[in-house]
Amino acid sequence: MAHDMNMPTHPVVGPLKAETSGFHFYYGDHHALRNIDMPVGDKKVTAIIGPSGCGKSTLLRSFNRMHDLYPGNRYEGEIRLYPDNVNIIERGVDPIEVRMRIGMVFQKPNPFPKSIFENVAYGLRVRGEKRRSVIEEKVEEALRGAALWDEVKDRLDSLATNLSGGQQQRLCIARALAADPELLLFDEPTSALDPIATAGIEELIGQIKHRVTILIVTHNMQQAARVSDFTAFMYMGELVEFSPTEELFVKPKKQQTEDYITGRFG
Ligand SMILES: Nc1ncnc2c1ncn2[C@@H]1O[C@H](COP(=O)(O)OP(=O)(O)OP(=O)(O)O)[C@@H](O)[C@H]1O
Repeated sequence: MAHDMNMPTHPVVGPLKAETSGFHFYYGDHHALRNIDMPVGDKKVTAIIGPSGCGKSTLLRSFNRMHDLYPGNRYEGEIRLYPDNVNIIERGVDPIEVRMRIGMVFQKPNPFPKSIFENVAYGLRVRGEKRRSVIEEKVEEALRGAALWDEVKDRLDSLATNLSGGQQQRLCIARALAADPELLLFDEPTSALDPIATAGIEELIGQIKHRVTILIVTHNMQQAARVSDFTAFMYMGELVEFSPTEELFVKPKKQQTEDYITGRFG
């Protein structure tokens, strides 16, 4: 069968949504990421784990060109996004356009000091949507998608910052979903939440992965084991091991991975 060159597949993850190759990152003179080759499976959850300072957040933030905001930062190599096969860190690529395709959810929920409705409508307005009926429909869809609709449908006009931490984080996920991202980045999304709210977010990740590709940084190995299909283990700026999650936790290939997951360091 003819193979569509724009939709490459990878021997371990299958169809690819994105892929880094020969990727390096520098904070000025500090060489924070070294030669990262990492596949991101389409509509899969990929977890990035590793000890503090190994470069997890730096790698995640490279995917939406967040480092562009600071002078002296430098990318090298490729982060390809498919199916259009564009290297999103190339000079000619507009970071604003990248951020419209790739959403991000941060460690601390960061709703805007506006109403619940306006928080979710924001992404649609940025895209130029003006029709009230379309905005209303999409806001409801995104809130349902983030498992928040039933809790907030009667108070869409109240201030988002009055919601609980877990609700705020689900609102931030709804805000990201409303913009129809192809890839959603989660940077330790539950580290500011209690166990019940954490379980809610993990369940939500399981639900939305059928429509959006997810990349998640977590310092919580159990969380990586629960939510992800594939896991990348990083150490000192390098990608040490990438495997299907169960394999990485049950039968790691590298000694360093085994030492980390058994709690011998980190
Ligand atoms: N703005 C910055 N300027 C210079 N160095 C930085 C900057 N941000 C991070 N670093 C360094 O880059 C390396 C990787 O940091 P990064 O935050 O990506 O690690 P991490 O694995 O996400 O850690 P943690 O789990 O503690 O959040 C570290 O050595 C860190 O000190």
